[in-house]
Amino acid sequence: MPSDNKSTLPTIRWGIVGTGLISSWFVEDLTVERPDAKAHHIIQAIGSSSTEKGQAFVRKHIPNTSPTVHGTYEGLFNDSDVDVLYIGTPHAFHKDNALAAIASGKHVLVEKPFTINAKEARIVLEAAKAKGVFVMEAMWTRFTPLVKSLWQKIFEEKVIGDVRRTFCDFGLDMDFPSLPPDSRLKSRELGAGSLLDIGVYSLTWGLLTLEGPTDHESPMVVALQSLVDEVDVTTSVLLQYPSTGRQGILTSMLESRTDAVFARIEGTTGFVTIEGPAASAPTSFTIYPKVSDPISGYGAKGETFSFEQPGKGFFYEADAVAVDVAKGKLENDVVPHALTLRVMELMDEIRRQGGATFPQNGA
Ligand SMILES: NC(=O)C1=CN([C@@H]2O[C@H](COP(=O)(O)OP(=O)(O)OC[C@H]3O[C@@H](n4cnc5c(N)ncnc54)[C@H](OP(=O)(O)O)[C@@H]3O)[C@@H](O)[C@H]2O)C=CC1
Ligand SMILES: O=C1OC[C@@H](O)[C@H](O)[C@H]1O
Repeated sequence: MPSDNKSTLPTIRWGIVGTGLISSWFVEDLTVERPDAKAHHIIQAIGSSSTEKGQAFVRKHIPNTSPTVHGTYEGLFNDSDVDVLYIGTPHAFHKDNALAAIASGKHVLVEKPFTINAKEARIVLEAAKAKGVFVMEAMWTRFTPLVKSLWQKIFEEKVIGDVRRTFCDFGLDMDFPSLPPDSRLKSRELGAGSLLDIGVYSLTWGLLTLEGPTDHESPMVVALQSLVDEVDVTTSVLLQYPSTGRQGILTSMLESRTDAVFARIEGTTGFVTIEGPAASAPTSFTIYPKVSDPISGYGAKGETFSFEQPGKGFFYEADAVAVDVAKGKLENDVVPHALTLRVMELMDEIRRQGGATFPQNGA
């Protein structure tokens, strides 16, 4: 990786695999000017199903950059000027795209869900280890300053006492019945359903707030899924941690939108709500202390902590990748391989109970 002459920040050259929605958000964020940037990001190359599509993507989303545009993914994988590949394709292709990237000796950031199931995740993680390259699941929400601050309030300052229960919902009003059959939310071949796409965030908030930064006991799981053609339109998960009794009620659905308050963490001396346009993109949290009279205390005002930023916030995870790669690390401390595997195993168990299936399940 070249060093940045302008500063001491590490410089990283990205290759973008796929030119859909998330790749557009990711590259736009990489070009945002930030005083607190931890790395210098260069969008070195784009890989798309066609050169024309790749060029249109550059014109529309990053007009002030001049990446190499490859009309095949192979061209991008073989581009020796690229340090890290960002995989922004539908879930079902994450495994093969990541394996091809790893085989080419590149470091890899793979969109969530990391793969379709835990079996695939193990294959990718082992391949990266064998090749000696960095790999990470792009669970970007975990890298936001909001999460760090929330952890400090809850687990260090103990502002709500001991955590007892977390609710989190991620719902999108996708008019599921009218989605075309090749929509990645409807097509089983592309990894359809609410759980893998957005339920993974509800689970993430459950683990973040019920386990905190250090506790990683495996919870018991009870799950229900409402299926249409074996695809989960709605998923509801209950978690319970054996040693503490803490519970999570974690849900996702593709037919109705969640309110701005998408999560609530309850403790022995108060509760916290988390707000934002979606559970993937938190913008504030509000702490409500316990009131002595539960009736007159109803409607009491909480203290809100807001987190403003330019862009969407994908640069936090991108900075983390750049810093780790510059240090020669092969995995990240915030989203380590073991966490990714644990989330994939949890989602396997949820689908085992709920019934959603994929061709790749091998089931
Ligand atoms: N972190 C976040 O906030 C978000 C993450 N995501 C994740 O990103 C991934 C992609 O989602 P999204 O961007 O919404 O998807 P899109 O459908 O918008 O884009 C996917 C891109 O992947 C490429 N692709 C390769 N093979 C196929 C195929 N058979 N069918 C369709 N596209 C294909 C195409 O790019 P090309 O033609 O250029 O090769 C396409 O544009 C998903 O895994 C999703 O979970 C999505 C949205 C938000
Ligand atoms: O990760 C995601 O977050 C935002 C949603 O709109 C999108 O469908 C999902 O993939």
